[in-house]
Amino acid sequence: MSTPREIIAEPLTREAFTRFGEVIDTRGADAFPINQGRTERFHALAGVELLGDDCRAILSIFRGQPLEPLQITLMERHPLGSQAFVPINNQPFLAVVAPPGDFDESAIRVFLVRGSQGLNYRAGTWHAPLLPLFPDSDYLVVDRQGQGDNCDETLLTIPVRPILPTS
Ligand SMILES: NC(=O)N[C@@H](O)C(=O)O
Ligand code: NI
Repeated sequence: MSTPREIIAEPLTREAFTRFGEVIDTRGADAFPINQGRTERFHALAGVELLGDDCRAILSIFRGQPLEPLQITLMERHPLGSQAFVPINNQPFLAVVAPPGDFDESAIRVFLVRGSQGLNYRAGTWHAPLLPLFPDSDYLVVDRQGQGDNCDETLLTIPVRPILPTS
């Protein structure tokens, strides 16, 4: 197998992630008061995409384990719907992504998603399956259930080794 390509994880920001989807984070988001002022609504941080017929949005919980060794050899995309991951027990994870469309291995980027952040992969965004950094990491997942093939996979010609920032 080829020598892995090391990619340093970037902080997840709305600006940096915009080609791949949306960031679900109260930081930097507008809110308005509801429930007689007892609640702040951080409204519409992301949208659920559902393409094709006979489908619905579903909510699941993924309990993930770290990939060891941390080396990416496969990526996937969901052409018929978005897929959101929101930490339930504040556990960070990695988002290894490439833009929608024909898979461009050279365009792979790695983001470090803090435990206080979630994300929503746009329909068609290439990503590695869930990559928690700690055992028994739970995530609320919002994605599509329905007809049609909603998971394309591709193997990398050169494995990617995400590098966590030192600071
Ligand atoms: N297979 C599945 O439901 N999960 C993947 O899509 C993933 O991105 O983790
Ligand atoms: Ni997925």
